Amino acid sequence: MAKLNLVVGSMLGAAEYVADHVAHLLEQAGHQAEIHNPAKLVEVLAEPDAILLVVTSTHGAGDIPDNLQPFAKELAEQHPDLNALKYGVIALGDSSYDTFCQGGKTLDRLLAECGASRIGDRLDIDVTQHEIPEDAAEAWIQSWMPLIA
Ligand SMILES: Cc1cc2nc3c(=O)[nH]c(=O)nc-3n(C[C@H](O)[C@H](O)[C@H](O)COP(=O)(O)O)c2cc1C
Repeated sequence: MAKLNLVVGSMLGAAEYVADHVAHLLEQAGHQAEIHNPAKLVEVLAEPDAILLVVTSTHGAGDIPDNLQPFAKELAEQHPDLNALKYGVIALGDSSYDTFCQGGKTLDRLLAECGASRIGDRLDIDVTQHEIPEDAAEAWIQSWMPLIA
């Protein structure tokens, strides 16, 4: 069973609800899930064997939510060696924006640039198509969990 650190980026609460729901499903399956909100890079670096799961929306014009900006800034500036780190990304966004799910895409890129390895595909949830984003996340996590077993 795995330890997962869920790093949350949310302004209005939707991504927080998704993270809570996913953490619950992970725990039901026997994994250990810890939510970091606001996330601190030092806490994630302290557990290199844990899997990082980013759950973030997008705000402004493709921006990372305020509560996740310090984490992203630290990643970009410190560029830590994350070769041993595995991660997944659940992004929430609205497809009417050109910058659809850009917050999740940016975190995905920053982690990959530091050498971390993504497990499976990123989930981009279009909130215009999924009235309850937790449902889309639930379907995804059920197919993602076998990859971390
Ligand atoms: C002011 C504002 C700006 C937004 N900008 C984007 C954007 O650039 N790209 C995108 O995909 N979604 C954008 N969205 C949609 C949000 O990401 C979406 O509503 C999400 O569910 C909000 O999640 P949260 O409640 O966790 O903050 C924006 C929403 C608002 C209110």
